[in-house]
Amino acid sequence: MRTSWADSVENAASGSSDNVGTGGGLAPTKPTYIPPHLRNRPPILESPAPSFSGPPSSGPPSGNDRGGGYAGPAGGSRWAGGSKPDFGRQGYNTGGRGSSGWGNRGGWDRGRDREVNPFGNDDIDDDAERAFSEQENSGINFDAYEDIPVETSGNNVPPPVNTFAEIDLGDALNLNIRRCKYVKPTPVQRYTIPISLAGRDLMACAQTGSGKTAAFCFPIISGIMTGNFAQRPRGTRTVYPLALILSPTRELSCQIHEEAKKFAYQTGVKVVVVYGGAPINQQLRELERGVDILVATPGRLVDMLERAKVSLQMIRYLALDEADRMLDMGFEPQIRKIVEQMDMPRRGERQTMLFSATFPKEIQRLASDFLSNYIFLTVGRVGSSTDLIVQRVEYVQESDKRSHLMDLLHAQKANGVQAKQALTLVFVETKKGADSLEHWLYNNGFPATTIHGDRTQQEREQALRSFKSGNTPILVATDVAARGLDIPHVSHVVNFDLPNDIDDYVHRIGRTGRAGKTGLATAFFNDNNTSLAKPLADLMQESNQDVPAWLTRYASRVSYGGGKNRRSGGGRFGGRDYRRDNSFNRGGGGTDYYGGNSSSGGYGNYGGGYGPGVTSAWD
Ligand SMILES: Nc1ncnc2c1ncn2[C@@H]1O[C@H](COP(=O)(O)OP(=O)(O)OP(=O)(O)O)[C@@H](O)[C@H]1O
Repeated sequence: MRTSWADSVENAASGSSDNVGTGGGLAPTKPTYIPPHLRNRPPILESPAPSFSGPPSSGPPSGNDRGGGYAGPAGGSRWAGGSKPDFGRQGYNTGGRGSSGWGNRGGWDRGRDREVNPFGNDDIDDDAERAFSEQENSGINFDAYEDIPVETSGNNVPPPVNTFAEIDLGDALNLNIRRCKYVKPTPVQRYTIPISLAGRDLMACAQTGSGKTAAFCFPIISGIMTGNFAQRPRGTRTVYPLALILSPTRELSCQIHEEAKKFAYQTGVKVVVVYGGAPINQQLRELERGVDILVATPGRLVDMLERAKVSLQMIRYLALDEADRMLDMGFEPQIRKIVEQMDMPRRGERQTMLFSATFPKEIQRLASDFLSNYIFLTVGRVGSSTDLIVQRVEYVQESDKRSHLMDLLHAQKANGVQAKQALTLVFVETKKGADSLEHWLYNNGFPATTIHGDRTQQEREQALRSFKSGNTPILVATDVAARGLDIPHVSHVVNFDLPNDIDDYVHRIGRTGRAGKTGLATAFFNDNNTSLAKPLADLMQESNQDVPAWLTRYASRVSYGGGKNRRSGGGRFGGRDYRRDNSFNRGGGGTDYYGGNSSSGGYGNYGGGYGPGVTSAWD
């Protein structure tokens, strides 16, 4: 069934001429506009749409975080750790099942430290969080992943598990898994955890929102709990973490840190985060109190390495989250410096795990420099990252975008019941564009905030908190928010400006439809996006979406080999082990499938120029 506005044009015009609109005979003309949510479809929003604090005519709402309406504390306090005493804890010295104990993790008098209970903090977001979780009825719908196809390649791939109980992760970690209310492992966890516990290197490609963070955290924490590591040097101000987790943005690093702290609670494993834009001295002080797992953004880590505040010589585990992003040209030099040019043990002497929802072949090629005899894992059918997400694409001229967005927001509001929990994430191309759209939304009665690279870290964190709490239920963002952020209750992602790269589109829409939930993604397409027409139409088709006929026409007519769509023709969820390409000399890579549904033919060829496409919005 066709649902988009542009499709209704197509229907109206069917049988007549293609010569409508301004798109060189492709773009539709505009009929009476019916907002998508009011069309003949059952409501697909899982949470109700937002109710705003005042009608558009009643003047600016108080929810805008720049307007003083947001009463939360300065961002950062949450992530710096609180001081609430935890009377129920057993204390650090009892954590962990390994015999190595704290004495083996030099430099930190853990007896002096109090571990804040990450499951019961009194952070200001608690009320909002509680309000949200009370709305949850039955927890997470992992049945949505039941039939997910999985493919592995590499030598001697360990078999997957079906339950957490089948793996010996240790009592303390198992207790935390229960505290997190994880009843069973997600598909990526079922495969990844045994592979990692077997000490194998891994390149894992799994759909957005499918639990990759836990997939790399559990084996690392468990490994540190049980491992016998050489004594770390004492009496020096340099710290020697055992594990390093790198991610491309500050917010994602903070999020991983928060998650890892929960998993590591009372295990005796200490997790610390360092990232740019926040005072380095505070982070150094935190490091000096001891660190086993260091979560970091590359820039801040390089700074600390150069100042000899951190040494990587004891690293046993290296995880790169959003690994394809970390190895594209924006980050690759820093990553190479960290991994290859400092004092980190070489591949084969450490365990390396790379994770993403997208893995272009040329990035796989680069990544293989860091890996030794690795297993490649793809979880999910091609395009399946988006099965849980209803995707719509609307033809919208540049000049109509704002009013079109307004229509969507009004329709969402009209359909909402207890709307506060429905959050809308709007992606735009530029930082300036983000500010300007936020301002316009604010003036039109929609509480919005922004996140982009020109805002201070404090503002970024505050914006995120304000959005998460529902205080400002619209977040206007650049690509800095495209990857990894796990924000519950994002029910609508709007690509106000489409990205140039289909993989970026996959990550952006993946901010909704997470952990088995459903979501909605709407894209505004016009003649500026012609290079995306083919990969977008292919992606939508592969994930069983309604592809507007006009988009199919664009896709068939537009030559998209050039332009900025660097992975043209290959935009898909996931990827295929590049070692299996005919053109690649396998060197013993071999194949070894578990329940493999190879979905052949669907995989894209990511070859071709990996030209400049890095937006300045990133860290
Ligand atoms: N086994 C599990 N049971 C229930 N919930 C889980 C489980 N594993 C992870 N989750 C939840 O699923 C959500 C998504 O997880 P996560 O953020 O790790 O996804 P991701 O695969 O890293 O996504 P992205 O590709 O966008 O970075 C989180 O809220 C997490 O707490």
